[in-house]
Amino acid sequence: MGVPLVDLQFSDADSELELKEKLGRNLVEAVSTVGFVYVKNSGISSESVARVNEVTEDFFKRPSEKKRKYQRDPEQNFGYVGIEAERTDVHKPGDYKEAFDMSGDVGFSEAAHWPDDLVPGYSALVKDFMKQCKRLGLYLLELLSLGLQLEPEHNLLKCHRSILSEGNKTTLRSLYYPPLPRDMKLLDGQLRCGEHTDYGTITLLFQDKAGGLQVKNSDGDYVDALPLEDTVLINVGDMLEYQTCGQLRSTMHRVVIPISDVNLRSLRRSLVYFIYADHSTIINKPLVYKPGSPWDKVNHDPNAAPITALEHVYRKWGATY
Ligand SMILES: O=C(O)CCC(=O)C(=O)O
Ligand SMILES: [Fe+2]
Repeated sequence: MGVPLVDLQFSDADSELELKEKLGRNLVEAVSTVGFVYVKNSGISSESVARVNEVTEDFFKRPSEKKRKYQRDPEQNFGYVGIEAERTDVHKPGDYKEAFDMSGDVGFSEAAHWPDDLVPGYSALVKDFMKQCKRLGLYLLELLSLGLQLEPEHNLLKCHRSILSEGNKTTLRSLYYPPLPRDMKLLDGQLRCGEHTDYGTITLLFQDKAGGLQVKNSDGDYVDALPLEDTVLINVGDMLEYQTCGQLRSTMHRVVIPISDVNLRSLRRSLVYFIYADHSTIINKPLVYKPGSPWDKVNHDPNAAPITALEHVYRKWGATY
């Protein structure tokens, strides 16, 4: 089974609520198959994505000693990550990629160390994009809440109030997969991005035309999630898997190194917006459904030690960096 598509502009409904409920049902059904869905008419233009890629690429093309001045701060989850510095698959060599992590709480505070002196205008453009992603993300969380038939006072927006401010680690990550040098010998098992699940509630992924992303389907086989123009790829992360007691799955995915010689020498770009629940959210506590919701099949151990959103992301970051 491939990755399904949902068009947010679908308009066969008599009221706004009915429209949102239909979209929500479509979205939940879509993510309940492979955990990934292409979203069309997301409200974020490809021009906007291209502009952010342009400004962030300008940073990645600078010499290493300049980039190292913006080294990622592990507490903040803000800053530059060099080649092989992260093992998204903890059992494999470091990823052949560069990244710039921009946790929103830091990015919108005085503490942010933006590379504006190296690339003028970087922060203004990127912050505007982060706000666009927040708007889309909250809309998707509203739709998912309707699709899951959550009690309105316990919908997913309630545990995502602090996105881009203190109390929430929602992060935009700019990724730069450099071309492989001709004389480069990759390590055994090394990928552009090792097999992993995402840690948050949902992820918004904007990939370029290069390809290489693969998603594990329910048969355990990796299938290509090819770039589809004018769409955003959305996937379920660990937090939503926990909250739905495993009914929605945080699907394994990876970015492979191209096999053709031409593609080996080409670069790949992507922007990833990881939506995390507010710090104190207990993620391994079931969501609260309306009576009759087909998703209210909760298989939960009430004695399980509570895990907060903040603990979960720091535990994951601690293991992979
Ligand atoms: O670059 C991509 O397309 C995916 C990256 C990814 O999965 C991640 O950073 O979590
Ligand atoms: Fe990922």
